[in-house]
Amino acid sequence: MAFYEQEVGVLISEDKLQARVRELAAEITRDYAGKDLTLICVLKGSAFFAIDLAKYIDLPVKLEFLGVSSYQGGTESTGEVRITTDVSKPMAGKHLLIIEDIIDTGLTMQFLLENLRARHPASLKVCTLLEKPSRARTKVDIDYKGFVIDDLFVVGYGLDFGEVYRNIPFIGVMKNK
Ligand SMILES: O=P(O)(O)OC[C@H]1O[C@H](OP(=O)(O)OP(=O)(O)O)[C@H](O)[C@@H]1O
Ligand code: HPA
Ligand SMILES: [Mg+2]
Repeated sequence: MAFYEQEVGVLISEDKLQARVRELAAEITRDYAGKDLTLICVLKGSAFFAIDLAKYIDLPVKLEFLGVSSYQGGTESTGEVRITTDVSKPMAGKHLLIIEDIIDTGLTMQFLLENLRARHPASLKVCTLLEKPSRARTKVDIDYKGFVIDDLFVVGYGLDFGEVYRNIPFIGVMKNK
């Protein structure tokens, strides 16, 4: 029995997840054909999604990693978004696509958009695997969206609770929360 089976139930199965990631990748491949695309993988949560997506995009994408944190291991945003790791190169003049695992309150994405816009990219768009509109505290325009979910604290496929459960291959919900 897997380590998480007693605590975590399946919300979105691995097959459903992978099929949707492939669909998003196909859309991105079409939209960015002929452009020099840089994916901004937002650490730590979007690592699994961003890497899978990159594998399915049929373009010579570049990858940058930007670390931000605001949940501090709990289930509520602290409201304070901090950069933990910055990108490795100047972003001016580049076509940037931010890759997130989830837009929940929207505060992290608002921060990322302001921060990256100030670096004068050629374009800036948003791709998120999950959106939880019931918790939104700010409006964010999303260009590519995997799934809309209910007001549940989800784990797996990069998403954590207290830094654990990121390496579950599906999107799950804690059974006792
Ligand atoms: O829309 P919001 O309410 O701002 O929530 C979304 C953000 O919260 C999580 O990151 P977290 O701060 O937990 O850092 P982590 O990715 O390292 O887990 C998640 O990965 C998103 O980046
Ligand atoms: O539902 C969630 N799960 C894990 N991390 C999160 N960060 C924002 N929302 C969530
Ligand atoms: Mg987290």
